[in-house]
Order: sequence, then structure tokens, then C-alpha cells
Amino acid sequence: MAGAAVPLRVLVDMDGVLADFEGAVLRGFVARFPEEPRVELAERRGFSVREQYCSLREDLGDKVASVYESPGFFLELDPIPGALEAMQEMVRIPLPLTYALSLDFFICTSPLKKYEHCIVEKYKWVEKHLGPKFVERIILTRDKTVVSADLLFDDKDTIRGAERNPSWEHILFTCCHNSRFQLQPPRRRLLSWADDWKGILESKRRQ
Ligand SMILES: Nc1ccn([C@H]2C[C@H](O)[C@@H](COP(=O)(O)O)O2)c(=O)n1
Ligand SMILES: [Mg+2]
Repeated sequence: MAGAAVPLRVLVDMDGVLADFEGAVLRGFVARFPEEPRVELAERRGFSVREQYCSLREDLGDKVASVYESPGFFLELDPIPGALEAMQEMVRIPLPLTYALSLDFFICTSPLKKYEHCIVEKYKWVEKHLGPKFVERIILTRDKTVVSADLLFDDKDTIRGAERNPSWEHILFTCCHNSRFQLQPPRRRLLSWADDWKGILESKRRQ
């Protein structure tokens, strides 16, 4: 039947992909600890901001964590440029693409272990920036490997969990901490939301 394609299931991460976690950590750290050494965004390496601050000086790990564990931190994150527009466009698919493509879309995000503020603020952030319909699309999990999908857009360079062979293809979303990470072929990146995310969706549909 024309146009009745099996939906492509797409997962989109929040921190570092929709919401600017890294920029807010740096601004919050400088505001709270102006005399302390800091890691500029251009110098960020590796997913864990806490580990990098710890390697600078051990006590700085707890200090930087106190920034992102504070009430209001997750709610006040700025959207990543182009992210909100891309999400609104993604949920409107089918688009006038070269073939019928329908989409099953979810926001898939991991809460902090210290989840008191983080969880409710992630829900509020989605409602504030994307609207209540998107709240129904939130999947909160500390293990994304057990979620079944075709694609996962995520800034974490290496995603491990209970499932050794996740069903999704991980598209590495470029962020300051992974910009120098060497991807082994056939792994793919999305450089920003201005990059060709629709092309990635289409390529997946063709496989
Ligand atoms: N560079 C980062 C990004 C995120 N986190 C923390 C903050 C979140 O609670 C969690 C996000 O995980 P995601 O769903 O974006 O994989 O991890 C961090 O520590 N460092
Ligand atoms: Mg992330």
C-alpha cells in the first residue's frame, strides 16, 4: 500500500544534543568558583566533565558536579542551535522526501544518579521548549542499549549497557567533548542540526 512504510524508530538524546549541558556547566562553574582553574569548551575531552575536572585537581570534580546537581540547572539549559526546529520537523515526517517515510520518534535521556532535580526538570524543559506532546515521547533510562530503535543520535562517544548488540545505529552528535574522537568506520557523525539529518534517516530507510 503506497505510503504505508514501516515507521523508522528514532531516538534523540537530550544533553549535548537538544540541550546545551556543556555550555551551562562552564558558565555555572565560572560564576560559582571564579578563582578556580577551569576547562574551556575547546579543551574538553571525554564524556565525563567530572572526570576531566578531577584530573585537573581532585577536589574540582565535586565542585563541577555541584553546578549540574543544583536545582534549576537542567531546566535553564539553552537549546542547542537548530535542535528545536529539527525536532518539530522530525515529528511532522512524512515529509515530501523521495519515498514514503514515517517516523516513530522518542527523546531518550539518562538522568543523573543524583536525580532529585534532574528528572522533573528534564520533563519541564521538554514541555517548555517543545510542548506537551513531546513529553509523551520521553524515555528516561540509564541504559539506552535495551531500548529498541533504528537510530540513536547521541553525543556520548561510546554507549554500553546490558545489551551487547543494540538494535540502533549510534550517530555520534558532535559536541565539544567528542570533536576529536576518532570514529571507526562505518560509524557516522552528525556535525550539528544544520548537518544532513534527513539524509541519515533516508539512508536508514533504504537499508
Ligand atoms: N558531557 C556530559 C553530558 C551529560 N552528563 C550527564 C548529565 C546527564 O544526567 C547525563 C546525560 O546523559 P545523556 O543522556 O546525555 O547520555 O549525564 C555528563 O556527565 N557529561
Ligand atoms: Mg548526551
